Amino acid sequence: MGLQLQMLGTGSAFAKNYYNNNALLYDGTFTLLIDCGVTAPHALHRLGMSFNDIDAVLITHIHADHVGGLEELAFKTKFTFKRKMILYITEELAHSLWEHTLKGGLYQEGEISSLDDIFEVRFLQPLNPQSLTELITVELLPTNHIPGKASYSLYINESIFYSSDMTFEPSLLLNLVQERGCRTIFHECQLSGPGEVHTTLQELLTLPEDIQKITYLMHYADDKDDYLHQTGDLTFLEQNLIYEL
Ligand SMILES: Nc1ccn([C@@H]2O[C@@H]3COP(=O)(O)O[C@H]3[C@H]2O)c(=O)n1
Ligand SMILES: [Zn+2]
Ligand SMILES: [Zn+2]
Repeated sequence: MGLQLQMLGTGSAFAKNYYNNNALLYDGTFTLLIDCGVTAPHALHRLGMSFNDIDAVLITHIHADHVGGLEELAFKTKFTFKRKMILYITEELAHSLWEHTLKGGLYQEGEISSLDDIFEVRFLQPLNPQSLTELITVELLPTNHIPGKASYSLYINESIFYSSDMTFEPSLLLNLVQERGCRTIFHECQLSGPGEVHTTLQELLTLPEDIQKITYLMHYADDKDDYLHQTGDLTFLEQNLIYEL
């Protein structure tokens, strides 16, 4: 069996009809959660799952729709399930995640004073493909999102690009497809308005037809259905469906 992808949600940060853009990547025996936003606990619950069904979590960047569910994950894994989940993250993000995001809620004298008290932390180095399991290799690609804020897209198994939140970077996409064998792209997409910190649908529609045909749109707003016939050769990714990769 190959890998499977199931989105817990495909919504933008402020979408209300879709859960946060978080994914489950299955390799048959191992389940990786890619980002864990505010809505992740509820989205998992709706699928009949809990954090105990997940082996590891990987964080692309620090915004609430990508890390806001980690406090619940931490408390549940530590005090209910009494286990440590693997956390894949860069050193830079790990520092910020603890100091600026989680410490306020999780700190407990004698119990929790660092990420290591919650997680089995495994650092990922950008631009260095690393095997997470026998079947999953991930390379973190630094991509631009917010000025001064680290954000990493994923290149999975030298064939699948999974964008973090990012501004449009056509040269990266062309390079991955033409030089590195990329055959599927999962890309965040802002449907209307100027991109600024995201990639717009209008920008993605400038990609060559062959790249559009392998590109799936995610991280979209509640008015997605208004755009069903305006996406050229691009396809909307749907939350909950299981995609064979
Ligand atoms: N300069 C910024 C910064 C943030 N934002 C909005 O805040 C959201 C945070 O999560 P996100 O998914 O990165 O999307 C961001 C923008 O909607 C924005 O619109 N402009
Ligand atoms: Zn986001
Ligand atoms: Zn973001």
